[in-house]
Amino acid sequence: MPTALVTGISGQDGAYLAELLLQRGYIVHGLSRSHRASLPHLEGTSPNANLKFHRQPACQGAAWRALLEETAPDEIYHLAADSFIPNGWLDPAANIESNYSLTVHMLEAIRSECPHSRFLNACSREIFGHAASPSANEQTVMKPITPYGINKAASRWLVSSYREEYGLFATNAILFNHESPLRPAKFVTRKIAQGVAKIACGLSDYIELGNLQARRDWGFAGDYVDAMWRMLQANDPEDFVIGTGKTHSIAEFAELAFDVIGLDWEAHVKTAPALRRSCDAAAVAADSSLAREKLAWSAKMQLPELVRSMVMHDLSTVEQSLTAQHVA
Ligand SMILES: C[C@H]1O[C@H](OP(=O)(O)OP(=O)(O)OC[C@H]2O[C@@H](n3cnc4c(=O)[nH]c(N)nc43)[C@H](O)[C@@H]2O)[C@@H](O)[C@@H](O)C1=O
Repeated sequence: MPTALVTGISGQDGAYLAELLLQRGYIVHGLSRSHRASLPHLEGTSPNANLKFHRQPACQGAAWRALLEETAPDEIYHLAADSFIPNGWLDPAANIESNYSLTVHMLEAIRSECPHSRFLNACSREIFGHAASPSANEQTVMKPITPYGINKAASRWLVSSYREEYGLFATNAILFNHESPLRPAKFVTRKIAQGVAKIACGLSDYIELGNLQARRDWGFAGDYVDAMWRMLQANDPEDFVIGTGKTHSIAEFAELAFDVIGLDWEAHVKTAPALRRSCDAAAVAADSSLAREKLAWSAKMQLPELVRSMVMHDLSTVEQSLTAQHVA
């Protein structure tokens, strides 16, 4: 059975990736900073003997080497990150640790313990920052504008330099925004979905947002972890841009979400200057031609379906909690 090691297992992407790998017959070693990691959408199903949780080491080479020696992974998916972009400004030094230094420690440990393992680094569209062109591919010049983007850009170069220097099978998935009902509510898509559900159930009247004109290329997280898996099955290690190729504004997302419950979004959305970012990445769509050509990958779920699935999930959660309160 192939063995995979996944950092950040308890995040959105970790949950979808673990599910995909278990379905494909892998033994999965999932790493998380918390003692008791769990996969929210697998809760309630019978425990899977092929899924093993470990405490994720901090930036310590010896701990990473011991973990790799113990688990002997064929494939390593490095998803762990502090992925909420404003956090990078609150504590830039901690952001270097979680979004860059951890990658250095992992690469060094791989080099010494398992140089034949295949490694994927979850990189981000934030490396393009103020990119001059409306779409970005693997050749687009990086112009990061946030501590998070700068750390992701540095880790991208680090991974590709280890590939060149040491011949590692080391790759970067340059991921555009990807969402799902498992997305934490601090991100705008889930914030809107949860807000819509509360409004539909009479628990709230409006949602407060920042810049409604900001545009993002949003896809479904489940499709993106499939791209990651395909990257590590390829003949050669390469970087790939992963996205849908279309951008939409926050206002358009909100409109789609309110359409699900048949309300006018403009009557229920307020803007708050404090939620606007002074450094907000430009509207850039993914050009995933290389992934289409070499991995036979393209995003399957379209935005209206994604928005609907998120709103319906949150509606059912809010309704269930109201019913539980009523019964109690
Ligand atoms: C690819 C990239 O994707 C994600 O980063 P993000 O794009 O910053 O995601 P977000 O959902 O926080 O913001 C999206 C846009 O929405 C605008 N916006 C308006 N009003 C609110 C608002 O109220 N909250 C938030 N969070 N954003 C708002 C905000 O200004 C921005 O323009 C991470 O996974 C990151 O790790 C990553 O790699």
